[in-house]
Amino acid sequence: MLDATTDLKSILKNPDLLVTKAYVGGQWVDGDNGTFAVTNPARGDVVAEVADLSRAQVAGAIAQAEAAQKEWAKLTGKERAVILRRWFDLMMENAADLGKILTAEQGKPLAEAVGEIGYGASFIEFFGEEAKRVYGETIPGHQRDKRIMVLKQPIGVAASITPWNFPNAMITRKAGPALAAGCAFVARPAAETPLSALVLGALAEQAGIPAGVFNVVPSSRSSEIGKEFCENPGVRKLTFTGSTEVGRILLRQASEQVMKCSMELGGNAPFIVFDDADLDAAVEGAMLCKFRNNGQTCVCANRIYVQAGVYDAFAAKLKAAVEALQVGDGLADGTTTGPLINSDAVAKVEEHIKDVTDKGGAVLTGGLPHDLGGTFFQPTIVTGVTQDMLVAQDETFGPLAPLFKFDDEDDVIAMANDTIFGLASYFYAKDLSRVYKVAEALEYGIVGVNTGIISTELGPFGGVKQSGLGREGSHHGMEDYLEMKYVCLSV
Ligand SMILES: NC(=O)C1=CN([C@@H]2O[C@H](COP(=O)(O)OP(=O)(O)OC[C@H]3O[C@@H](n4cnc5c(N)ncnc54)[C@H](OP(=O)(O)O)[C@@H]3O)[C@@H](O)[C@H]2O)C=CC1
Ligand SMILES: O=C(O)[C@H](O)CS(=O)(=O)O
Repeated sequence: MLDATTDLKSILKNPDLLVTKAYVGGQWVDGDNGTFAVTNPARGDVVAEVADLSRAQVAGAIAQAEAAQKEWAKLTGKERAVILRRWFDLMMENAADLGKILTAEQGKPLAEAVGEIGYGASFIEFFGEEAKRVYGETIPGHQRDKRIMVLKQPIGVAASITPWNFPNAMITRKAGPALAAGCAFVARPAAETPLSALVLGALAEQAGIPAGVFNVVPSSRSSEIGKEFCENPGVRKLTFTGSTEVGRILLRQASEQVMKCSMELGGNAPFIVFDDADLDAAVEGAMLCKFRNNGQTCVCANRIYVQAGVYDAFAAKLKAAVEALQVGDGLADGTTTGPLINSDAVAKVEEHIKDVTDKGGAVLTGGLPHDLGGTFFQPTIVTGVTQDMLVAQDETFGPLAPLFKFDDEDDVIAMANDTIFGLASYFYAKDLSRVYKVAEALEYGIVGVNTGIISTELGPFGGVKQSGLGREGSHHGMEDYLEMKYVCLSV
């Protein structure tokens, strides 16, 4: 564990992995704006001071990426695959240290953090292999002397803006396909969690990814850097993961140069338990889905709808499981639930709980800040929740499980779809015709059936409606970093 005398470097097997300078054009550089502090959300103390880059420095990184990309794209897919595999291997060899760095800056339990390193690395492994499979096509000509070819070519320089909740995987889920396709990459991590991004730069350097192909530009001035990404003609692709609110801002800015954008935005996932569900499985799924990363994921169950016939039994089982959670420092043994990222996150959970009780609902367990203080909060279940409450429309992004009771299948589908979001959804049922009907009726990019965890590099992750644009993961994830060229050949 960390404390006033034990700093982060001292608990790493390889202390050199804690890097605080920016990684630009293969060089480790200081920030023109000095440094900004990275704090440990479990303790509130400063973990590191990180280089604070200016907009001009980020423009320089984009220029270096542009130059490097031309050479990187000349490599064969197989050559890029070999280098990306080395990057993957280094992430896995250093997973324990990368997990400690991640927990120290983000707060999630170490086991979850190490799990994220493996999840993040899986995108590098998968897309390294896909580098060899960027296929074009030939199409029979429209005239006897015409031949049609379709080429797939890298889009150019891709820039990413990513959130604090998965500070490793949200970058690799983008950099993997980008580099595999032959693009260069400029990553701006969240100011709360830059260390996990910077260590990816250190391992990229060790893996032999050429200078300028992968760059990490930490900055405390997110909106300034976002404008540079959107306005700099050297950037051909913007990929963002974060709130829908910020996604709208970036899309407006990127529209000026009609930039290709991928958007992984906010969610409001319904989790439906029908009366023919396996209740124990549904409780296990709800716990994983709701309390993973302390509820701070865009695919967390935000609304739990339980059919009347099993409502009381489900609530009792869920209460027992929630009360078994161990809240604590993510680096401490046995911790299952860490702190929230900041005080604003705590305030939002409290606002949603108060709104439920003010409108007639009740707290079944939890409901208050945890005795540990700071941003620790009691895992909470509220009951008697209805569609008119804040938690039905806004994403809580915290350890709050709101139970809605329903009777009719068509009613719950309508309630589940009554949101501007459309990222992930889940339901538990056994009847085959019900499974087909509900899976087809839910207006979401992702549907988990009898499972609460859908995250894998093999699936096309993404949302519909105001949860985003594009897909990340699976072979579909390559398309966002490729341009299609139609060649009409007269022979
Ligand atoms: N669909 C998905 O896969 C995911 C969606 N999300 C959603 O994001 C929210 C929580 O994450 P959170 O980080 O708070 O989201 P934010 O949208 O506030 O921030 C996301 C990233 O955008 C940056 N940012 C904020 N404002 C601007 C701006 N004007 N221009 C450029 N960059 C900006 C932030 O920088 P900084 O933090 O330094 O201010 C951060 O790096 C939730 O709504 C959640 O659902 C989160 C993760 C995954
Ligand atoms: O940031 C997130 O919430 C992730 O997209 C969720 S997942 O891909 O790790 O499940």
